[in-house]
Amino acid sequence: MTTLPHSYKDPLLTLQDVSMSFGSEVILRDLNVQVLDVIRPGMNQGQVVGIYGRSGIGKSVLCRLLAGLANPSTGTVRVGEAQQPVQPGAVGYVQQRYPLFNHLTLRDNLLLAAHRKHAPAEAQARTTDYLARFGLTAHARKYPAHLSGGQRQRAAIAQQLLCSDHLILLDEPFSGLDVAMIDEVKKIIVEVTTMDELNTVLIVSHDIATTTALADRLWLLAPERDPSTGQLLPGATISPRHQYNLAQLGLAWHPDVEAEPEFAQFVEGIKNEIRGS
Ligand SMILES: Nc1ncnc2c1ncn2[C@@H]1O[C@H](COP(=O)(O)OP(=O)(O)OP(=O)(O)O)[C@@H](O)[C@H]1O
Repeated sequence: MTTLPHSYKDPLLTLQDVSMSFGSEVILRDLNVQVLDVIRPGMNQGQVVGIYGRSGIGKSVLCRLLAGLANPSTGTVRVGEAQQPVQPGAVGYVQQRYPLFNHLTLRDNLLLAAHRKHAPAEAQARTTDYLARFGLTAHARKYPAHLSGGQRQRAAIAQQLLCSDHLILLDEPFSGLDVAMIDEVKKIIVEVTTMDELNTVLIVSHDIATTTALADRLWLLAPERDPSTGQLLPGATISPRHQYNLAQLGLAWHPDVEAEPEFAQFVEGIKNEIRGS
């Protein structure tokens, strides 16, 4: 498929020598990965990173490090244009059950998030703006229990964008959704990444095809062997061969990429890597 014109600017997320152990158990080892601000001529293009790995490999542990909710045993996670060490709240973390406060209306849920980062008048204005951008204005007075799954997902993403700095981490955003809802969530992700070129969405998912179709970059978390002894090293890492640049491979930003044979072939290759890891 065609590689669409693009270039890269400053780093927006950097993991440098990140390792994580619990007691003597190494979970993550020597993670060195980076997301750069991608530039597409004439477009506001944010970044989408798919993060894969088999069950129990350490994806949730990695999410907590990326969100600043835990400190790595070694190394640093730096975020934003200023590349500051991540603090809790800098990365919006949308966990699987779209946590919204049930006793607050949708508008008040968003307002609460906006107040964490903005002065009251600004928080009000941003909340109104985000309700409109996310197609939620008509539902602003409803309580979360009265929203559909898709509306709650939209609300949770809007909420996290209102109080974080452009980085959003979605943990299994497609699990348990029907096909129509999956399309809806895909649409939201595309909207978020074209709202602002600094917006970066990290998607942790077992749904390889759906996530790959949205992403311009993939990271596969897997164990590695010591090159000299062939022995399996403790913990999982994201080796250079498991850092895929879909933009360079010509697989990024094509709306109908899932229908292409090259895409199906690529996804099968990723699945085989996961099976063999
Ligand atoms: N606080 C902790 N203390 C000790 N071990 C932990 C802790 N948190 C996670 N682990 C261990 O880290 C490993 C990775 O767990 P994690 O939940 O990150 O896997 P995962 O890749 O998200 O799995 P899944 O896809 O099944 O959700 C597991 O062996 C788990 O037991």
